[in-house]
Amino acid sequence: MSAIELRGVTKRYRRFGIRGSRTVTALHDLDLTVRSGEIFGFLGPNGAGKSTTIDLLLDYAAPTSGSVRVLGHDVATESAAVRDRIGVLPDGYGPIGDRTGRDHVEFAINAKDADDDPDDLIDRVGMQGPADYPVAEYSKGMAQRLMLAVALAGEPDLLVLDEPSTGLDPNGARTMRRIVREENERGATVFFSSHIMEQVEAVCDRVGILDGGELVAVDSIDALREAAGGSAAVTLELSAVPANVVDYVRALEGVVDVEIDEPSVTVTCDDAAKAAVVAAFYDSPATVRDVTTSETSLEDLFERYTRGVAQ
Ligand SMILES: Nc1ncnc2c1ncn2[C@@H]1O[C@H](COP(=O)(O)OP(=O)(O)OP(=O)(O)O)[C@@H](O)[C@H]1O
Repeated sequence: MSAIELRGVTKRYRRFGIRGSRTVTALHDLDLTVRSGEIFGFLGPNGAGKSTTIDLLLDYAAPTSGSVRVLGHDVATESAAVRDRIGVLPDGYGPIGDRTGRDHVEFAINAKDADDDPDDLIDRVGMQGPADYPVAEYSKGMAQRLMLAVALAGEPDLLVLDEPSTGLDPNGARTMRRIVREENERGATVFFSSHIMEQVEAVCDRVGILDGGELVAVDSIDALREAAGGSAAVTLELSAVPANVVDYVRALEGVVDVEIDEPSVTVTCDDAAKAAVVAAFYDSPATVRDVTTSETSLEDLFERYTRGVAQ
């Protein structure tokens, strides 16, 4: 069974402006499958349709057409069954009111009819001290940690984390990654939307990249790298940069770009061309003092697949 399955999903909104109204298509005939037990990163530029997709998964909005199934249930007709087995960290909604963080966690445990110890959840997100303050006194990062504790109540089968690192300091971001892995090891599927590529790269098994309401890529990060030509950057620190060797390397098959920053040279090339690039400098009169290579980052892949902010 897939944890999430969208088939032929289109979502249109009516947008009202000073010159009248027009229809915006946020999602176009979207098919998306998230396998049970995986950590799936959901990426896309501003306005790509990520929040719209999450709203449909959680039944906060209905698709204009198509079907949305979560944990084997049709969201349109069985949303209560889904809600019981899902933990949600929403983007842009924090705890409100004059109750304490502990009250919020206890409320979530009761609402799920679960028997978690609230202190365990509070401990896991590093909120032992502030749990007894009213949430109105929380900083943004404290509120985000608390909302994560709330999402964990009842050992959900699916965690939907929308921009989970918002407001978190580096320790909080590390805690978030640890919890995502722990929850996944427990058996939960994690659906993780984020603009922070390092976070996604660190924890996700597969990623889906949405652009203009369409899924433009879905695969493991390694497979996306491969599909993008498996390009790498090779930086060589030299005693001097020999111009004729630079020209030779520039003409090698698979070399995309050569940048010189005396006495270093950075060559962007296909994985297969790396050895020839390094050999060319070793065979030159210059001394090679250091060689470093790096793979295409998820940020580079994101840039290749996407175009910018939706209109
Ligand atoms: N309630 C709404 N009414 C009208 N248009 C909407 C509404 N919600 C979203 N949209 C439009 O749908 C498109 C997708 O928006 P969505 O919020 O899903 O993008 P997103 O990928 O979550 O973006 P971001 O990364 O900026 O949060 C955008 O063009 C947006 O303007």
